[in-house]
Amino acid sequence: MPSSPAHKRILLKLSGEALMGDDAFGINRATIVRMVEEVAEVVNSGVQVAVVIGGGNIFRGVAGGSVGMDRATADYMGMLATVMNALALADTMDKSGLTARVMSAIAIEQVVEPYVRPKALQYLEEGKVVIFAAGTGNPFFTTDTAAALRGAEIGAELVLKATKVDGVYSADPKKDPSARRYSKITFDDAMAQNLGIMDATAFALCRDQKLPIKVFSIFKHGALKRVVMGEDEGTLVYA
Ligand SMILES: Nc1ncnc2c1ncn2[C@@H]1O[C@H](COP(=O)(O)OP(=O)(O)O)[C@@H](O)[C@H]1O
Ligand SMILES: O=c1ccn([C@@H]2O[C@H](COP(=O)(O)OP(=O)(O)O)[C@@H](O)[C@H]2O)c(=O)[nH]1
Repeated sequence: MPSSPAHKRILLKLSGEALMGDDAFGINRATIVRMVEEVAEVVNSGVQVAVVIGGGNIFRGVAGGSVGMDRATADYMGMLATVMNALALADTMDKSGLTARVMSAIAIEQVVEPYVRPKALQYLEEGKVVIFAAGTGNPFFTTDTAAALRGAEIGAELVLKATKVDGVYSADPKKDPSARRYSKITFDDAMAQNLGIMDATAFALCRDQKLPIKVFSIFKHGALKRVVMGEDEGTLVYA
């Protein structure tokens, strides 16, 4: 087993829905604490960690009210949901001994500082965890695309998509029990097969920037650490 991390700087995409734990929506306290413990282990091993957090856990709770709404307006609600998650995550990180900074793609400066790339890079060099909130700041995008974008901007070596499934499968494993998991797959193959694990915009951006993605399960204890140590875990999507 390798004793030092395989990566110096990573971009971790955390699913908003994973924060719910077993609850119907919102943030489950035990779940967020456990996630932060796993992140802390990686930060304390000397890896620079930036995080993009999703919003599905909160947005799902209000989605009923967005039916029939203008798509862009609903998307702004989704982006604001990610700001709430980012604040909860940063608070939990600070209490666990990490230093976290939230940067928002939407101006909301009484609450969090705006995203300024050089400032983010400075925080990372200082060993702080930077949490990117509000996705890309644009409707019609996803937080997966925000992860690809910010990952490329900060020169991350790898985007880690921590999600509900333990990798990329030949079909959606929730719908097709015979689906097989790939240990690795190229961006071109993943896009050609229309694999629904990430949206095409995120895949295309990472492919063009030659920024690999690791898809792994957020629920599997120790998986994040194993990915960072370069061990065989989840699925690698590469150019
Ligand atoms: N080919 C596939 N391989 C793995 N998961 C897939 C695939 N196609 C669809 N999915 C679904 O994608 C989901 C993860 O994507 P998404 O809901 O965007 O997660 P997140 O909330 O982490 O952004 C999984 O729960 C899985 O059911
Ligand atoms: O750049 C972005 C990122 C997110 N969103 C909105 O925010 C919601 C929450 O993000 P996402 O679904 O990616 O979160 P996750 O699935 O990771 O919980 C999305 O559904 C979109 O409505 C958006 O409009 N632009």
